[in-house]
Amino acid sequence: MTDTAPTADRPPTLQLSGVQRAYREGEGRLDVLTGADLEIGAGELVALVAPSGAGKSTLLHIAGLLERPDEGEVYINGTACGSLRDADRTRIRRLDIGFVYQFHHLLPEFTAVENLVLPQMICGLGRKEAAVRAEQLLAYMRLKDRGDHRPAELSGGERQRVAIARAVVNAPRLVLADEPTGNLDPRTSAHVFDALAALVRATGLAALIATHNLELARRMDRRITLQEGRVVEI
Ligand SMILES: Nc1ncnc2c1ncn2[C@@H]1O[C@H](COP(=O)(O)OP(=O)(O)OP(=O)(O)O)[C@@H](O)[C@H]1O
Repeated sequence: MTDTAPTADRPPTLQLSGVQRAYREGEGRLDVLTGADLEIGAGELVALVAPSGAGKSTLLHIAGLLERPDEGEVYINGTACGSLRDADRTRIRRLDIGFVYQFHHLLPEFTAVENLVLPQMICGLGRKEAAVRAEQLLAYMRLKDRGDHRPAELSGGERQRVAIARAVVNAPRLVLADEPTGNLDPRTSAHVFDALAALVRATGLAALIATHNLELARRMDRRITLQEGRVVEI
């Protein structure tokens, strides 16, 4: 057992228990998740590798409280989220979960620093304090001299590093990433992944990263896949 493994008094950062999700498909239904169980502890970096259409995004959306499962439960830091009101789910999502997508989704009219200041102000921080944290994180991501650049003035890899910094700027406990390096060349992918992995190691975050990149998957702590709607360790 590692020192970050969940214990009775320290629940896993993310736990899925018997999660089911089906979509309507014409007259029938498509069972995407059929009883998915998963635990990820603090400081763990887990790769989710599965074929297109297997349900990776669905799993990430449910884990990130963006969607509700049809059956089963999602626990974030031990809190059962199924019966919570939408407002409480939103609060947990804002404070405890960071998202990284294949495309950066940075606000194009704002600089890198401003893209990191805004989410902190939404969570109640003052602008000055938020700017200090933004500058620190950008320096950590080796983007110290890019703070006043807008997304269009950054390279693809730099944009993704800003997007990762934004995902963790409010010090969440869990990061969920859907193909975070999917549109980058292999070398840039490796750099962006290194930055994310260093953050996870340094801060004790838990991270679940959907990727088709087997090279990156091999460098994570664990690899899981989806088989007929269930989570299977590879
Ligand atoms: N809102 C929806 N309504 C109906 N079907 C959906 C919906 N969202 C996803 N699906 C279907 O559910 C299945 C799983 O989709 P999902 O996006 O989770 O897969 P994925 O593993 O992330 O795929 P990819 O690697 O291509 O992104 C697919 O067959 C998809 O067409």
